[in-house]
This record gives sequence, C-alpha cells and structure tokens, in this order.
Amino acid sequence: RLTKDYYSKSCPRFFDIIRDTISNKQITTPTTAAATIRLFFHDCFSNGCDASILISSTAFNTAERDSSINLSLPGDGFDVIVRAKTALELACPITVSCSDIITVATRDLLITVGGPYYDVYLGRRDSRISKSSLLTDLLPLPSTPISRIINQFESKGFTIQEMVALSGAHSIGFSHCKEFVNRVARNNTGYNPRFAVALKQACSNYPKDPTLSVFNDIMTPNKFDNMYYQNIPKGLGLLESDHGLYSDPRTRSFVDLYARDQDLFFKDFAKAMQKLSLYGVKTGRRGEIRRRCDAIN
Ligand code: HEM
Ligand SMILES: [Ca+2]
Repeated sequence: RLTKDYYSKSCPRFFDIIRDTISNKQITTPTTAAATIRLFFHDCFSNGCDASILISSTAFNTAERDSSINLSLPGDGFDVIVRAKTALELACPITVSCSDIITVATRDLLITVGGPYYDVYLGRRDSRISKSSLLTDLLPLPSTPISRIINQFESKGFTIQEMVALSGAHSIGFSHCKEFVNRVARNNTGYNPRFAVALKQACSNYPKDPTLSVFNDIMTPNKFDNMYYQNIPKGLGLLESDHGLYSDPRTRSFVDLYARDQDLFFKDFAKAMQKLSLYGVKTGRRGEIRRRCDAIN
C-alpha cells in the first residue's frame, strides 16, 4: 500500500526539501547522520516505523524517548527531523508524516557518509501513542546475549544475516563509555590488548564526565564502509554485542563475508534498511499526519 511517488502530487518538493534540510544540517553538524540512523532504528524496532520516538513526554505520559535506552539518542537526530517538518509544513501543510520524514532523512544522510542508496516507499502514518512502558525488551543492549539479539530480530521477521548486516551501522558514530566500560574492566574480553588500554585511558574520567565517548569504528569513524567487520576479528569491536558476532558460530561467517566484500555488505545493508523501514508501518485510520512531530494532534 505504500508507494514511491506518494507525495508527487500533494507535495512535489518533498524530496528536495528533505535533501536541502539534511545537507545543511550534516555540513554544520557531522554527527547528524549517525544520530538519525540510530533514531530510525529505535523508532522502527519499537512497535514499527511510526515516529513514536519523536513524541515528548507530558505530565500524564512518559513517552518512548524518555525510556532509559533512548536517553542517549542525540538531539541532532530529533532536530533535523523537526527542521524538515517545519519546512514541509510551509510548503504543504498537514500532508507529510513524520515517519516518512525520518525514513527519507535516514536514507539521504546515509548517502552523505558514503553509504548505499535504496528506494523508499511512502505513505506511513504517525502513531497516536508513545509509551516508555511498551518498550521493555524490544531493543538490544550491548550486554544482551547474541542468542537473545537473534530472537529480537527474528521475532520481527529479520534473519540472522540481516541482523549482522544492520549491525554494520556501527561503521559510523560513537558510544558513551557507560556502554562498554564494564567490558574493558574484565579479563578475556576478546579486546585487542592495546585497544583495551586505549579505551581505559579514554574513559578514565568516567563517570565524573558521563559525556566521554569513543568512535564505534576507530579506523574509519566517519565513513560508512565495511571496516566495522574488519575490526571485529582483530579485537577492535567496541561493544560486547559487536564482538559477540564473532564468538557465535551462527553470525561469525557473515562477519567474515562482509569483511571481505564491501559491495555485498552495501547490497545487503540497503535491502535490510528498506525492509526495516517497512516494519510495522501504520496506514489509513491506524495513524495520523501530525502537525508537529513531537506531539500527537
Ligand atoms: C544489534 C544490536 C545493537 C546494539 C546492542 C546496539 C547498541 C548501541 C549502543 C549502546 C550505542 C551507543 C549509544 C551511545 O552511547 O550514545 C549504539 C550506537 C549506534 N547504533 Fe546501535 N546497536 C545495535 C544495532 C544497531 C542497528 C541495527 C543500527 C541501525 C541500523 C544501529 C545504529 C547505531 C548508530 C548509527 C549508532 C551511533 C549513534 C551516534 O553516533 O549518535 N545500531 N548502538
Ligand atoms: Ca567506518
């Protein structure tokens, strides 16, 4: 029911407006791409791509964005969507859904950091609820065992290989020390010993300074490529869940595959992102076109 040309009549400049907004934002704030891709993942993985992640809490409701797992989502991801929505409301009022904006902004930002293109299907409607309490166990943590992560993806229709491909998003962006300091402190973690020392140093002032963070991919941190997979066998995977992909026989061969073949990784990542963008979408009366992305109409 979603179509590629959904806004061609009702908002002909839809794609141009989003592209202008994301380019300006990414040039001034290069962390925007990673921020938005993670925002998209967290929105889609919790009950479908319906922009429920953008809703602000009220006195009566604690929204998804205020659940502990989402507190580290960077403001720049939210900001770029709000900017695009503002521009789109001027051009075509109450026409474009916030969930379609997240989807297209994510695709376009991925390209600005060197990632692959994929077509997006449009016509999503936005959720009318966003509850922190509905998120329990839907999103993976770095400490979640790989078996459980596999289950979380399979229960949403994603194969093990698609899960490994999507994890390649950690080719860009960063993680706060809190997400991996426990692993650094342990023995036999699989870390390259020199990398472990460097991480200890980088996080030495933690938790006095909770903003301390490290690139997910220390080799090419700002470039979307297959370096993430090349790092893992060398003990340079940052999160326990990254390294875990090499410890489990079900995922290990895909890490090796994508480490050898960037074209295949790009092809599979693009396909999996398109599939993720269609997960649990709401159409018709099941959703609405929000006037503002941070509040239900
Ligand atoms: C497979 C299980 C996954 C786990 C356990 C996981 C966990 C995490 C954690 C803990 C961070 C650091 C957040 C912070 O400290 O600010 C992070 C960052 C990130 N994640 Fe994941 N993630 C997973 C899968 C994914 C997927 C499937 C995507 C997208 C398709 C994704 C995209 C990102 C991006 C782009 C960042 C960097 C964010 C930034 O720089 O602002 N992750 N992830
Ligand atoms: Ca990279």
